[in-house]
Amino acid sequence: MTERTDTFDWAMIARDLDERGWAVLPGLLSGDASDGVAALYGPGDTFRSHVVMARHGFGRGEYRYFAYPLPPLVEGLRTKLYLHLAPIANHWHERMSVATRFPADHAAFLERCHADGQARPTPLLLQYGAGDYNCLHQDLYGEHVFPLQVAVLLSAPGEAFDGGEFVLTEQRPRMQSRVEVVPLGKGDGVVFAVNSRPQRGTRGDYRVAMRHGVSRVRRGHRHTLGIIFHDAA
Ligand SMILES: O=C(O)CCC(=O)C(=O)O
Ligand SMILES: [Fe+2]
Repeated sequence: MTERTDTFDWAMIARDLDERGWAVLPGLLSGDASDGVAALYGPGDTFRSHVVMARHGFGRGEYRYFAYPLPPLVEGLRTKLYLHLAPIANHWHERMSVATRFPADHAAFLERCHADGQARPTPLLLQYGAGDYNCLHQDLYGEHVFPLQVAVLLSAPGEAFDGGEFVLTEQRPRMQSRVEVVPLGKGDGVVFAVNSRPQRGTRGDYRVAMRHGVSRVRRGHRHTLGIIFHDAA
């Protein structure tokens, strides 16, 4: 088996997401599957575009967006993860008083994106070398936004690379930013808030803005698979 999505404790994941805006999916991909996905990186028809981050002020390193049709493993992960995340996303919207609700299956959500001109695939493969990093950002590509996304670490920390930690910041109203470092091993996924998440306060829920990024890779090479559920304009 190369990927698992149904055997996680989704109730616990939903609790983690509600409490802090992120949750780890341990062993989402096997070691072999992680290597297989990382090996796809390079020029060719698998990808629709190539971004050198320094050229855009995004950091240092590079990434490529997959083209449709997605490789079966990426397509399968995107479809299956969505099934589990859609109810959590709907609950978040309810708590944040956002009217949009998400359909139960991903194909129906993509139809909605595509009908409004958000038709380009957003799953991506990132590649970092020594000295590379990813500035804090949000992956918003148009008006349609699914509020959760997943990143999968494809390289072994401490072996293939040092540094290069996945970090999240949250900005609470009238407060200074708080940072979290997410502990990930090779093949682990992290689910996290794309832009904002509900936070329980003494006078009801309020919205917290989140950003994610990667600290500087000090040695070696690091690959990540990014799974974003909305498509791009
Ligand atoms: O390389 C990483 O861990 C972060 C990748 C990222 O920004 C994303 O998947 O959206
Ligand atoms: Fe990102």
